[in-house]
Amino acid sequence: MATLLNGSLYSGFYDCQSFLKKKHRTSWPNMCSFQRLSMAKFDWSSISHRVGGNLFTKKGINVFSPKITVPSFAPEFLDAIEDEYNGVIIDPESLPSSANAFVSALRASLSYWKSKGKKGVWLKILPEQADLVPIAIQEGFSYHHAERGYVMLTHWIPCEPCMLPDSPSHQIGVGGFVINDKREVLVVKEKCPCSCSGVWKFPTGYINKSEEIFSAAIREVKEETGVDTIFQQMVAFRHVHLVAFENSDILFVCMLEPLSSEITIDDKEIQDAKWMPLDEFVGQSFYVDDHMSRKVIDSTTSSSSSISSLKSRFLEPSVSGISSLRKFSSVKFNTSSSSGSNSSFNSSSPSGSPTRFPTKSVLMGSAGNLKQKTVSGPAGYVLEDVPHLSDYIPDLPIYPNPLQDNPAYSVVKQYFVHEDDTVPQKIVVHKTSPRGIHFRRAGPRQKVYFESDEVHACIVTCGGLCPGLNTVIREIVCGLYHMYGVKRVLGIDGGYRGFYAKNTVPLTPKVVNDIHKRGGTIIGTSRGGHDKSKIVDSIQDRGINQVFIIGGDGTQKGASVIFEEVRKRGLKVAVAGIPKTIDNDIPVIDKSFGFDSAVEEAQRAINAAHVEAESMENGIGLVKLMGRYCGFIAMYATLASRDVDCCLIPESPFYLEGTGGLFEYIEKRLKENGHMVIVIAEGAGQELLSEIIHSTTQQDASGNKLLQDVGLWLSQRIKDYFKQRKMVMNLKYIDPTYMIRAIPSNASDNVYCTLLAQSAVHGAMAGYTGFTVGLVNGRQTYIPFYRINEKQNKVVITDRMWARLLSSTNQPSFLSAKDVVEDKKEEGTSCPLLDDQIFSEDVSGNKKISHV
Ligand SMILES: Nc1ncnc2c1ncn2[C@@H]1O[C@H](COP(=O)(O)OP(=O)(O)OP(=O)(O)O)[C@@H](O)[C@H]1O
Ligand SMILES: O=P(O)(O)OC[C@H]1O[C@](O)(CO)[C@@H](O)[C@@H]1O
Ligand SMILES: [Mg+2]
Repeated sequence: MATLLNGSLYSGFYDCQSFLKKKHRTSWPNMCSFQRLSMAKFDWSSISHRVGGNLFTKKGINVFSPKITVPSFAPEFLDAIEDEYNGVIIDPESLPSSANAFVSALRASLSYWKSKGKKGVWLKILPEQADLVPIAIQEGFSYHHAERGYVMLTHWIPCEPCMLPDSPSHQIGVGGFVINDKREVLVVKEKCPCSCSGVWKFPTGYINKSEEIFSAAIREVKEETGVDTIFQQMVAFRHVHLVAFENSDILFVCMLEPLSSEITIDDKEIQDAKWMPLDEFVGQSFYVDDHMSRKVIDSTTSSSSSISSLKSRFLEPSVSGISSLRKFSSVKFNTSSSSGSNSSFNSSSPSGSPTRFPTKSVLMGSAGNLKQKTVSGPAGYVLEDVPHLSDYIPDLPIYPNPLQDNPAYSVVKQYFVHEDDTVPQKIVVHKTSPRGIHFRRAGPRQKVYFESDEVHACIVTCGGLCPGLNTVIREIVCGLYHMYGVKRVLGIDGGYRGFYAKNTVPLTPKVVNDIHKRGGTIIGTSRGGHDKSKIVDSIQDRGINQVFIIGGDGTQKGASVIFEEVRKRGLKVAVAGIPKTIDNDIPVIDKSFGFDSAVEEAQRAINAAHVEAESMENGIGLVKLMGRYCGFIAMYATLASRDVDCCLIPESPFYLEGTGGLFEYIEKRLKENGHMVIVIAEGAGQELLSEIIHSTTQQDASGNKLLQDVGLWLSQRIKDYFKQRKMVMNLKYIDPTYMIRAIPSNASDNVYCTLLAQSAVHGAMAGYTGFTVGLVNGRQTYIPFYRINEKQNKVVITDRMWARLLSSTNQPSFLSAKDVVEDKKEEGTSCPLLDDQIFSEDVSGNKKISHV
């Protein structure tokens, strides 16, 4: 439904914001992904008309007068990265400090980029480099925009109309509409001399750099009034033009639910703040004149008692009440969001031509789908909180935690976790970094939301096997029993489908006593069979009120769907996930349980491969390890072993033949060492196999891609290669994959599993739900499902860890053969990789180069 809003109400917000100028604007440009540019293979003859055709000599700043067009030797190139649009972003930190060196490097670089078909060039100049501005202008650059710390210049290389976007055109404001159960609105009177002076308005301000809109609204309310809130719904926005510095302005109004009521004003900006009866608020003469504003306020507030019925409103300001100088337009606001999905807004240039404005994702919560509870604090602090049963069930009884009478804990100081304890997601920070995202610390709470007798828990394990499954089952059962006196725990047989298609298994401390010494899962597992309605029907029919779901990324997605359905039905059922997988592909957490054990067990296979290889002439030991989409086990097993000469993972494509290929490397290692060990993750090189074996799109019951056996394929290819070369070679292929994941967990995983299980139990007893328990920076935390499910964890080959592996094995980094051939054609001569660069390809096959 679209509601029109007369701009006069919001013009008041605008005036106050511009007067105070207290908040930063959003950052820009914000290019999405970059690739470092290599110029090592650049043919200097292509720029001879500028620099005299001298051959490029690496390193050493070449200083000569900008008037001299033919330097005595080749200048340095400017360090730059590619943007997604075939453009170039120059690294400001690496600009030569002398004018001569800058001009020659700039000219050389522009010629090179031109020869490579590059288009837009972005040049950021810092205050201490201001002398370079006139030079850049002389070389064809224009001003783009400036911020306190830099001026941005741009240059469009092609002889065609410039497609670079204009400078940022909008500032973004937020308003927090906070209304309490007494239908009082939280209002402030700002210290400003503008037209809205003296008006009680809701708190507003500008969003900070990289801040989510809803977090900004929460922060503004907190800063101005001291009241804590949570985000409920985006209710409105308005768009005006020709505001500050002729920019346009968008203000988003968020409905927030108060978590506290006491007001502490920020007396630098605010004269006064109070809870004001809604009628009085709307009745202010400032608003009365504007019936459309009232309509919006009325519809917003009347909906506040039944937020689930809220639909986002589309606002378009009218001209009345706002300076006639301002022009108006409307923007699209897309709030259609499937479970936990993002809404986004886009803008297009006035001419309708495509622009490159980054699309800003706005995570939105709304009743009826995944609701994100986010609380902001000072200095960019954000708590990504987990749902609680009391969020959707009113008046739940609370009980003292039975642990307080437990002799084991009575001596522990501060045994109960403080409600305000949170754990930061990022612990490497700079002096000026915002505090960033935090998660709720896991552990026992002083109050619980279940009585011991009332609890009827169940446990289910899903997906592939993993060391430690039985330990987690054991510790959930024992934790519930011994810590909370819970006697009724059911095992769901055979994964998700067991909820509706199989019998359940009663689990008691006696039944689970010894199971941690066994691999596998005593309650069975499966893939597929996730039927939301049948599962929640079964939970309801059996009277289950705590569900512990142990599994990998697929399982956690399934758990999120169950949680949503439970909440939709308004059931008092806590849903807790425990992250399992040897693949370690679950994001946010330090690692999943079972991963350590898998890495350790892999050592046995690698050792065997090494012994076999060492004992024969030109022996090769090839070990395949699991890792469908990511190579963590292979990478860590390689780093742990030191016997591995080459590690191949899905994230780092490789090739076999030609210069820099695997065969060349194997031959070299055999000549140097007489033997070698190769570790390959099962998901590596699948694209090479599908070129030969017909590509298969087969999936397992959960929808995971079924893989070809890369180990067998690679063994055969290596054998064929040496046969053709008439060289002696003995290859032994070891596939220990299922043996690895079937073992019981090792000591460290056993401890980890125990803590995860206990944390999950504490969380469910405390009424938290919709969370995965996990270790974040060494601390047990509760993480909302949406955060766990938003992506898959992968080895980042441009991170230090992969570089460490490469330097430990000394293996090549596999710049693709195609690239080498193309480069040869272009240059007529081959050029070795620079020592400090890693080459790889991204998913689209683009060459990526990173410095290590
Ligand atoms: N998007 C999804 N929505 C609902 N259920 C899902 C989803 N993805 C997977 N599941 C269910 O979760 C269960 C486990 O998924 P999957 O087989 O992918 O294993 P996993 O949990 O990822 O573990 P692993 O990868 O370590 O074997 C299956 O029963 C599957 O049907
Ligand atoms: O053969 P299954 O049981 O489907 O499982 C194989 C997959 O399970 C995992 O162990 C975990 O996802 C993967 O590494 C592997 O590809
Ligand atoms: Mg998985």
